[in-house]
Amino acid sequence: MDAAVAVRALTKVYRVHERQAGLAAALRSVFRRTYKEVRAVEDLSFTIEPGERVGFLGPNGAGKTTTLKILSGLLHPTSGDVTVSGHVPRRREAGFLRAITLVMGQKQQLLWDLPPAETFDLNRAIYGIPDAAFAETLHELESLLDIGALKKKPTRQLSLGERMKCELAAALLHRPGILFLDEPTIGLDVSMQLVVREFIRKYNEKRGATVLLTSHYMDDVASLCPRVIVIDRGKLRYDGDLAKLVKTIRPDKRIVLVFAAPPDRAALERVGTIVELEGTRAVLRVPQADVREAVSHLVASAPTSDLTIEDPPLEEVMRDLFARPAEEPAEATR
Ligand SMILES: Nc1ncnc2c1ncn2[C@@H]1O[C@H](COP(=O)(O)OP(=O)(O)OP(=O)(O)O)[C@@H](O)[C@H]1O
Repeated sequence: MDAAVAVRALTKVYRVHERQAGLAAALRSVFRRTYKEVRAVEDLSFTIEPGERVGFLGPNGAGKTTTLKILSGLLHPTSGDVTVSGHVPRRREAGFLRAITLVMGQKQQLLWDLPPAETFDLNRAIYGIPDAAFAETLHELESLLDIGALKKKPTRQLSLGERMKCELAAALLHRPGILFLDEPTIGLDVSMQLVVREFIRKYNEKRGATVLLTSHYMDDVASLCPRVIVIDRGKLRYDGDLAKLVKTIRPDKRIVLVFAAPPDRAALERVGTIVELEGTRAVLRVPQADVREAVSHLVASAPTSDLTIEDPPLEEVMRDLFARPAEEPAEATR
């Protein structure tokens, strides 16, 4: 079977007109423009198999959106080979367009002054979706996303979360097998983030769809993506198991405790590094190998009403990874 996404030695260079300050420079630039090159993606290679859910991570300006736009056929690569479901995206063939969808949290496809239902109808016409299939998919998306009542209101009257749910429905009516999701939960409150996240998981499980997702909310990635591809300044930093990355970069765990009475700070410091201590609640950082011993020590030393062991927050893992020199790979790069 074809890989869902295959990227080989992808490079994208933007050519940007350099503006200089001052009137004289502005006049000069009318006659002789100067350009500079921005290497947004450089020699990037990865493969994604059908049905995978992959997180695409990197700091601002790393090249994530550029890569997703190339995968969707909106931008042409400067060099390298890209295939998506066996198609070359830049050709924008009908079979390719039916196979994919691109959802950008910062952009919208819904028509602003009309209800989402009108955009749904428009998409039915664009993709030539037969009536019965359209009715069935719409019914399914409406119940999964709970948008039955919303779709008749003008889009401009919808809240951000409501609009995002309708954006997703519009993007999935043609039942694409490959989803490129660029910040699909941006700006949503926590409960709406959860709704969208769960929806993506269900769609993936039900349809066996492939998902490549960028998000600044690390909880989205941690809960949805067993695998992550991490890029920095256009180059691959890590490709592999998320759990392995966390373990390599931050080989410690957090023990979250609620004591029956406020604990003694010095006693806690003897067990691990205090990350947080407020009233009866404490969070300690402990090397992975010492967790068992630390827990038995803590439980024996004072009565506790709750105890959980967590991985360090993914935000911290990423911060630590990017603080390393770029030449130092975090292994597991496939
Ligand atoms: N149309 C463009 N013309 C020139 N430079 C661009 C263009 N689009 C993006 N860039 C530059 O390319 C680099 C990568 O941008 P890109 O939007 O792909 O990053 P990103 O990883 O999606 O960032 P973010 O997390 O901030 O959305 C940045 O340096 C950006 O300034």
